[in-house]
Amino acid sequence: MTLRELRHRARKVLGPIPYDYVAGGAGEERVLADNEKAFDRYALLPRVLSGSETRDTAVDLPGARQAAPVLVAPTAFHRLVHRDGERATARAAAAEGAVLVTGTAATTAVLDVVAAAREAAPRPPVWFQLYLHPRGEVTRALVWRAEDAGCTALVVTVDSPVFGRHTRDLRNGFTDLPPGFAAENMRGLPGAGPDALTPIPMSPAVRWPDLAEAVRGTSLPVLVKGVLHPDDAKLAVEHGAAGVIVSNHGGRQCDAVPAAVDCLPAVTEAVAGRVPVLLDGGVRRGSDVAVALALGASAVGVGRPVVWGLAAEGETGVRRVLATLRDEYDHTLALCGGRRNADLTADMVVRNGGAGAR
Ligand SMILES: Cc1cc2nc3c(=O)[nH]c(=O)nc-3n(C[C@H](O)[C@H](O)[C@H](O)COP(=O)(O)O)c2cc1C
Ligand SMILES: CCCCCCC(=O)C(=O)O
Repeated sequence: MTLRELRHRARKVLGPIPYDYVAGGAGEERVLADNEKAFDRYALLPRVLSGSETRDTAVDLPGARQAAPVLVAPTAFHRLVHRDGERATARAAAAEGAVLVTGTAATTAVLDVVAAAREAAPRPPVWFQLYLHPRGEVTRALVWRAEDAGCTALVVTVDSPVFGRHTRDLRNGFTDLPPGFAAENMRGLPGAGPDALTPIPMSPAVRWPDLAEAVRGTSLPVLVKGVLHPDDAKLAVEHGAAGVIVSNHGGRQCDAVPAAVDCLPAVTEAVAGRVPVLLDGGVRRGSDVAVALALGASAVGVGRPVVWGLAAEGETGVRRVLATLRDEYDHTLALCGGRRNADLTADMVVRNGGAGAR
């Protein structure tokens, strides 16, 4: 089953409201569409007679060694699409040797997510995504929860000073989680009762010093997610980021930004190898992974495909998505004459004029 077929199966098993929540983007969904189309504008220029029968696709990332350069990007509310929710995603990612980025908006507490991952691997790489809270003690409590659970890195999402206008959700009246579902990591935080939920923070009052404070307050590496401008990539490194994730939130925030992959070369140049640069948005094929690596990414994140796998087939579906991307990527690496990820270099990517529909 291809990733495209998994999406169709997910559509059949999900009701229209959760399907639209996952599939949709902001505004007219220009950026959502362009993230995928942008990969069609690049072509790979293989090298020949330089390959190997055995290839090494492993990658070292902050707090994680992965079998392949593909990780699970943070996506909210997995129990909305499958009864096993984040636990199934965690077991699948751990079994496939991939980083799972769980986060603030998970419908399963981080402690339980890491415990589920440990059912599949002894030391699974789980990262925790958070939005900085204007009240530092709330951020600190979330960070402490992630550390205590055994997460090996933090991901601070910086592209959401306000929540994006998700057109489909507004049309569907989907503004709250249904009864029985909650962002469990937001329960019992400072300033709220032991069982009360603090709203997920998205605040334009959050600034660079708040990031620096979060970095100082943890021994974990902190990656900054949602960077598009090269000068912000430089600022992130200057404020202590251990990695920069080029991302437009899967087209769910500002509907007038470039495709994520188009921002990658300038960010890579600005970061100049000081920390790893990662990318998410529109990655659907192994060749997309190869293009991103050639343009400077150390690894890529996948969002929606993982949720489609989870919805369609639970843990097995998530494993299928990760294994498919890993195998396709390895195959592409071989076709490009590469032995290891670093063999994919910027000279091996050309603009192809935009042909090709998916
Ligand atoms: C349903 C859904 C929920 C998401 N929730 C979060 C979130 O809670 N935190 C976050 O930083 N990004 C979130 N994202 C963005 C993803 O981390 C990622 O940037 C995006 O999905 C990548 O694009 P792709 O779906 O084309 O792979 C979400 C994306 C989707 C589709
Ligand atoms: C107000 C709750 C929002 C949770 C974050 C989910 C998210 O980032 C998304 O894109 O959806």
